[in-house]
Amino acid sequence: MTNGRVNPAQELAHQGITGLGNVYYNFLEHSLVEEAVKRGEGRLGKGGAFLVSTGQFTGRSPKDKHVVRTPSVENTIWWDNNAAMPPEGFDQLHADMLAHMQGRDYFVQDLYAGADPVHRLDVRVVTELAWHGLFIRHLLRRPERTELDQFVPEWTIINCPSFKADPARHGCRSETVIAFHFDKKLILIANTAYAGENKKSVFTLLNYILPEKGVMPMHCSANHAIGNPVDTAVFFGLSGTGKTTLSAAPDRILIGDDEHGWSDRGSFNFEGGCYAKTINLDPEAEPEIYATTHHFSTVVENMVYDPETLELDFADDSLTANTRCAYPLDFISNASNTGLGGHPKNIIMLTCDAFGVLPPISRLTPAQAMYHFLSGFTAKVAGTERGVTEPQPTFSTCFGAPFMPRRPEVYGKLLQAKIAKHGANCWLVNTGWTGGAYGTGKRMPIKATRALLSAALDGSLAAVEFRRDPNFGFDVPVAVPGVDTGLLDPRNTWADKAAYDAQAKKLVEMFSKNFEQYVPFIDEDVKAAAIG
Ligand SMILES: Nc1ncnc2c1ncn2[C@@H]1O[C@H](COP(=O)(O)OP(=O)(O)O)[C@@H](O)[C@H]1O
Ligand SMILES: C=C(OP(=O)(O)O)C(=O)O
Ligand SMILES: [Mn+2]
Repeated sequence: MTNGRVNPAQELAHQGITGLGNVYYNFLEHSLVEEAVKRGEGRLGKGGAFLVSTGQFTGRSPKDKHVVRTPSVENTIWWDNNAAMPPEGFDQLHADMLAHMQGRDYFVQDLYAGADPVHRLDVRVVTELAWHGLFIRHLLRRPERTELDQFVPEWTIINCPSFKADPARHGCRSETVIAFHFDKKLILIANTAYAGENKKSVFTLLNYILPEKGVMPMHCSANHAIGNPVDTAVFFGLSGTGKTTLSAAPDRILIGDDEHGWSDRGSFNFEGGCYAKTINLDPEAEPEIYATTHHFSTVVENMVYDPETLELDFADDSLTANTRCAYPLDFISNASNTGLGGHPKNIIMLTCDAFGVLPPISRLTPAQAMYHFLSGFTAKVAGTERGVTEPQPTFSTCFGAPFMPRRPEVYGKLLQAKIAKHGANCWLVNTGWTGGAYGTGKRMPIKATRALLSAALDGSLAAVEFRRDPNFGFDVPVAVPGVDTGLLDPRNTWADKAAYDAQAKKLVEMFSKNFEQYVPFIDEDVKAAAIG
């Protein structure tokens, strides 16, 4: 049986998917919520938010992500970073999943990935869980109802949490799998209900497709000045570094919180919604995001709540520290309704330095920006990946290694050319620790980070005095109006200066060792910007 709106010529049967139970095509939010509640997938919270827990998997499973090794991608995939799957394994997985799906109900959402019509991808997401349909509908871009009559899905994702893969039979690592087949334009996801896999799969896809079109895909949030999209800023950062929090600045227009492209036409959001962390969410520091947790149809994932009063406990991390809410951009009052921005005028690279060594803000030359982009130094924060329970220093190239199917220098060269062409200002911002490393120091106050970013974006920061950092070679402001001067030089924030110097030296060595892998691929000026 078929429900909902779809072009009959595009029903699943035409993709070889038959024998299912009910199929719900392009249901609107209220119907998806109704189905999800009816099926007992979760329950309604205050304001009609949909409260759900994802079971065993509450973060991504990066080690279970596979790319099918076919001749067409043999020379373009970065195999050291992407686990291969043999084509036969994928075909078996596909057949076994379809057999498993027989007689079960599915939800189909036909959506756009990419706010720029020239570069967008038409994606069909087939989910076993009604709330996954709701999640991805919030996160991607929703076609007009009439556009659905012409919608032709180019890529298809099938997400089946109740299916367990068999490593011997399917050529994967565990029962959990996220498998990409670039020739078949098909992604199969099994044995995980963490909703983030859906959106990050689309991101991975675009990271593969767009560089060939000269478009730089970026793991970044973006915002622009009110009334002036030409004044666009992007904020690169691995999970937990502050992309979502810092892009939702009350004095700017939010373009998007996680994934954007930079083409000859400017910047554009890949998505149409946000996926914010809710752990310790402070209604005063982040009022707009807080409000979405009490809004009809927002997906509230893995938060603990009082079963009687439905009061959410923002401090409770007993299910995971990676508690989340997912909502469409129009739940945020100062969000862009086009998803489009100009050529980034300011590029912020967010790092969550668990060593407490990097300054809260530093100005980078284009060569230094390239050095830090390829290095991608930060910390993995608790919860977003399986097995990470406290901040874990890492070099995640392009500030998003788990999502990069191509070699880092492909992205590096694209970004370098665009920075040079458009003369973007580049900054490195530490949202991690100050006053000592994780364990002794504390997390950088959001207020200070916001004030420094405002000064960078409104141009006032460029006018202050800078010092050259002896360890890293970049320029650091000496004093900034509205910010505690004591914070600006991290060495001052440590009680034990010798300990700071030792930690800084260690970090410089880590950078230098990590960077060796990029030396054969980079220009002389980036080599000159290398530290250590
Ligand atoms: N100085 C800071 N800047 C940004 N975020 C901070 C800061 N200090 C603490 N945080 C917290 O860190 C988390 C950043 O998460 P988020 O913005 O969702 O990151 P991302 O979108 O990059 O994954 C939020 O929970 C935020 O409240
Ligand atoms: C959704 C995720 O990304 P981010 O934390 O960057 O929002 C994730 O890493 O699973
Ligand atoms: Mn985010």
